Amino acid sequence: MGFAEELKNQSAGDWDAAVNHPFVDQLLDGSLPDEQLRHYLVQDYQFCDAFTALLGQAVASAPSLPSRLVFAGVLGAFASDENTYFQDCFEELNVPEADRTAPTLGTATRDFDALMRDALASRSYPEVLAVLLVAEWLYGEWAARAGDPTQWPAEPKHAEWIRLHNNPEYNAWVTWLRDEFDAVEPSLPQERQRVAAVFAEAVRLERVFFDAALIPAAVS
Ligand SMILES: Cc1ncc(CO)c(N)n1
Repeated sequence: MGFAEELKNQSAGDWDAAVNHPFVDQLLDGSLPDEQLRHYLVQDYQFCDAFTALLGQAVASAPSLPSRLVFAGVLGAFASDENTYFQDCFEELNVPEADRTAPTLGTATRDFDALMRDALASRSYPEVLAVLLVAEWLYGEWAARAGDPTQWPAEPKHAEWIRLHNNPEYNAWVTWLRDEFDAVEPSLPQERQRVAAVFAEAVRLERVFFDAALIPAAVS
């Protein structure tokens, strides 16, 4: 078993709770209320800020040009496709400018932001990869639950969020991330433990990020 799979198994409780979260259930069947999608997307746009910065650190920390180019390609897609999705949803859901650029952050958003910025500041390739891998792998798993596009919800604001995490290029990126992470498994126990802790915390935060999306905005 590879390092990635070993760490995923150690976080199976939080992992499965996130992948099978009621928020995801409602997104997949198209019943998610706009109010909750809106809250989630406002918080997730802030997640995306730190995530984009972390991808930039991955470009810098990667050991070789082929790896840097993979991250650079994903950064480009993130800056176009993914950002367009947020802008379109913000228009449709009438999100005011202040909530797009500087919303009040929920606890889960703040904690995730701190985890990403710590990994970024460490400049450690395995730590950076641990956060990227959890975020992308876990999102690929919930989106895979949607099945093929004929089974997706009708509304673009739901279907497009699925499509961004359920397509052949996305799946190839997740597989690549997993192989890349396995290849840099630390041999020193202390470093291995640090990377494992980052991975576990990222999985826990994915779960609470979905929890927060189902709590009324005022108390999250
Ligand atoms: C919280 C969260 N985790 C993962 C992703 C996918 O990168 C996302 N957009 N938001």
